[in-house]
Amino acid sequence: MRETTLCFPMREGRDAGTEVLLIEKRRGLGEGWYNGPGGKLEAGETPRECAVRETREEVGLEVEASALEKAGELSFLLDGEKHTFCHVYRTRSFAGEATASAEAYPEWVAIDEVPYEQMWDDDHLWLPGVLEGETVAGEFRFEGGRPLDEADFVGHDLEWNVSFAADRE
Ligand SMILES: Nc1ncnc2c1[nH]c(=O)n2[C@H]1C[C@H](O)[C@@H](COP(=O)(O)OP(=O)(O)OP(=O)(O)O)O1
Repeated sequence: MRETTLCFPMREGRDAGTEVLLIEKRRGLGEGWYNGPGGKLEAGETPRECAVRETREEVGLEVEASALEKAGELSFLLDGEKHTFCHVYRTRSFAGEATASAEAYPEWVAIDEVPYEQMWDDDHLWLPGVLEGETVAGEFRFEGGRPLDEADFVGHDLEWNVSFAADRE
């Protein structure tokens, strides 16, 4: 099973209220869709270290690991088997300007204008709550295809206001 991260930098916009930094993925799993910066843990890396590295590599923002707030743990199953476990973080503390990379085009969007129709089918179920400051644990079931982003989303379970084990923070 793959262990991955997603990081959602947030800020107060000038006119549009709270904004979140999304990426349009240019390659890999979920190519062409919007998501947060993120990706797979490398050997020896903690989830926070991975989120910091992926955010730097994909959009050029510098985030301190300690400034990441754990917001979710998501399990993605494919044809009944565990496929991906994803640690979700949000942060309002970062340095630098978001810039495009080979992997991602960054875009600040108002949190009530997130383009869920151009995202993974499960995102509209958990991301609004995460952007409102809640914590979530979710299981999302996909069937009938490989890779995961070509499979059908068939079911889910969600639990809100969860606490995360310290060693998985
Ligand atoms: N169903 C669903 N909803 C929302 N987000 C995701 C999924 N499935 C996923 O895999 N993801 C997230 C989890 C990860 O952050 C990315 C995919 O990461 P990864 O496969 O590592 O992406 P790549 O760009 O191919 O690889 P890296 O080199 O960046 O590690 O999507």
